[in-house]
Amino acid sequence: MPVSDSVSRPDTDAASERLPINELFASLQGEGKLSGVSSTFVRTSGCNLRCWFCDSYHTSWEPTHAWMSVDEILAEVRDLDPDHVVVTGGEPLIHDEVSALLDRLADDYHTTVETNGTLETDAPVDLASISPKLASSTPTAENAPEGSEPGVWTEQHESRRIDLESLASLADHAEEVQLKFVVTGRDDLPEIESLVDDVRGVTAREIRDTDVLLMPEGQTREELARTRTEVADLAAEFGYRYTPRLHVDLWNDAPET
Ligand SMILES: C[S@@+](CC[C@H](N)C(=O)[O-])C[C@H]1O[C@@H](n2cnc3c(N)ncnc32)[C@H](O)[C@@H]1O
Ligand SMILES: Nc1nc2[nH]cc(C(=O)O)c2c(=O)[nH]1
Ligand code: SF4
Ligand SMILES: [Mg+2]
Repeated sequence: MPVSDSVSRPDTDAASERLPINELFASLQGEGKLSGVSSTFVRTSGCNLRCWFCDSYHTSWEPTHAWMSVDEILAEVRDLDPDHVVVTGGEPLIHDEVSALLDRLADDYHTTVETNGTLETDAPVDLASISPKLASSTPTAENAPEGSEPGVWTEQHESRRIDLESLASLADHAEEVQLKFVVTGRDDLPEIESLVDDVRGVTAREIRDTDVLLMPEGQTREELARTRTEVADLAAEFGYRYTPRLHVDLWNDAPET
């Protein structure tokens, strides 16, 4: 499948109401302010960025999926128990149909949207879980996973990864916000501090230091074991919040966890 930020659509009218869904499962929220909360995850396919460390790159870059209608998704969400629903990806906000899903979830569920912060939505969102991508996320010829065409994507990723207008709109609009940075080491902190300042300058919402989360980079237990103590120490030093990756500690990189 070509590497693309869109996902080729089945050629039917009904498909316009459908979303490419890579996984739909119940687990514990592993990241952020709601870590440990029983949640249903709806993972859409396709992404407009190409972080070299992406823990979902098969979803994002070589999308495999079922095209599900919003009704079908809601039926599966109902069948699973949790009343918290996490809409993630890939980048969920590249799909217009995510708005319809969020509209329909709003009355009965607490919704979290996991987003890279480069796109906006008018749909109701309880927690905008925004993970702006730092310079250290940019793929190079050395670190890009196979199939990601780093030559093309280095430039596109760099030019797309921060969009202050979208960050402001997401922060203004959601009931609650967290800025959740993937941290690879101390060198990331100056960029985080300057970006948090920039976001504070463009949103009407108060962004407290406790809304800024440092999350260690790592797709596996072994990788996390190498990064988490340094990142926890950095959170303590800079006065930000640390978030674990509970699901990686518990289930490593198993699918549907
Ligand atoms: C797969 S992304 C999907 C949502 C959206 N595209 C985004 O990046 O926020 C879900 C979360 O996993 C984080 N993530 C992805 N790969 C990671 C890694 N190797 N280590 C730590 N966090 C990672 C992202 O930053 C984001 O917070
Ligand atoms: N358990 C669990 N928690 C998560 N929080 C955010 C996730 C994501 O991939 O967006 C995720 C995930 O994939 N699994
Ligand atoms: S923005 Fe999210 S889904 Fe897209 S490549 Fe980066 S981590 Fe993966
Ligand atoms: Mg994940």
